[in-house]
Amino acid sequence: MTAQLLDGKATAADIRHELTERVAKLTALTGRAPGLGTVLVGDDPGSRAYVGGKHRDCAQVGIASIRRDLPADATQQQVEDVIDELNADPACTGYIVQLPLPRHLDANAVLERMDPAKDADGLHPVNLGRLTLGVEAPLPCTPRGIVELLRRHDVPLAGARVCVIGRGITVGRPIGLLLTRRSENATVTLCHTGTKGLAWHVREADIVIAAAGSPALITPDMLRPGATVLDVGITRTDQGLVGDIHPDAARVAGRLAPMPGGVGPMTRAMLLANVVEAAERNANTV
Ligand SMILES: Nc1nc2c(c(=O)[nH]1)N[C@@H](CN(C=O)c1ccc(C(=O)N[C@@H](CCC(=O)O)C(=O)O)cc1)CN2
Repeated sequence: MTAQLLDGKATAADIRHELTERVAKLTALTGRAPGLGTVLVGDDPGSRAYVGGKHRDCAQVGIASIRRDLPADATQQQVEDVIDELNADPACTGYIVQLPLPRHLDANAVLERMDPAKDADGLHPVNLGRLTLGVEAPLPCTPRGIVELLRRHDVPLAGARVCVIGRGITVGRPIGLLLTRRSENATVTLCHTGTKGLAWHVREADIVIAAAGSPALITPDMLRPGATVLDVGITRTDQGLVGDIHPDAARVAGRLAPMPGGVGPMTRAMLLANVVEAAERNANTV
């Protein structure tokens, strides 16, 4: 079996095309383009690349960019001053704090200081709380991208057994909340470093979402033949980027969202969607 490609790159391009029209309408209506702010602390090459990509995407769809880069030794106060500035800036529709922050900073305190209405990542505690309660809120970009990728490829979710590997704040924790909503109706098992019998859990699953950041953790023998597999892990090695899914998994899987080219581009597209939706709410067009 060779897995069908869940092509996140092409799907994200379609979404950017759709958003471009909505941005043009909003800009004509309000006299101002929606604006995305980013806060980047330090010079981690991955984070720098992701932030650069976010601003390129903005330019492509007509969203204005506000970029705030701070040095790796920035203090908590300096970061929070930038948060206060973006909270108050009317040109900034929504913004993100690129994660992870350097270890000396308190990321939770930074996220909590954001205006929840400007949280383009859906990671503010109020928005994660709203997601838990089933109340409308901006959704975390990677989980939203996964659901959108599956939906646009007609992968059934209702009743599906989903195994998520990794319990991080941007993917593993929130994806379970999304997939177990009544509208998705999947059954989710969340595995992590403390899970016993990982292979057993993975083999039970119709859909496997690997977001552990552990190179080639999920080997072909662990998969149910025909399973839908999404590789969300990214590890930077001297040989290049490596995902959590072993390359030979494509022979067993029914569908595969690879890394690169699967969920990553969808994460970027969903950030744009969150900003456009915030701007539409502000303009009372929805
Ligand atoms: N504030 C946030 N921080 C982080 C998030 C997030 O959603 N919000 N997610 C990741 C990083 N990330 C976006 O910020 C991100 C990761 C990967 C990709 C991507 O397109 N990956 C490519 C491969 C990588 C490459 O080419 O360099 C792909 O999969 O095709 C986009 C965004 C952690 N931090």
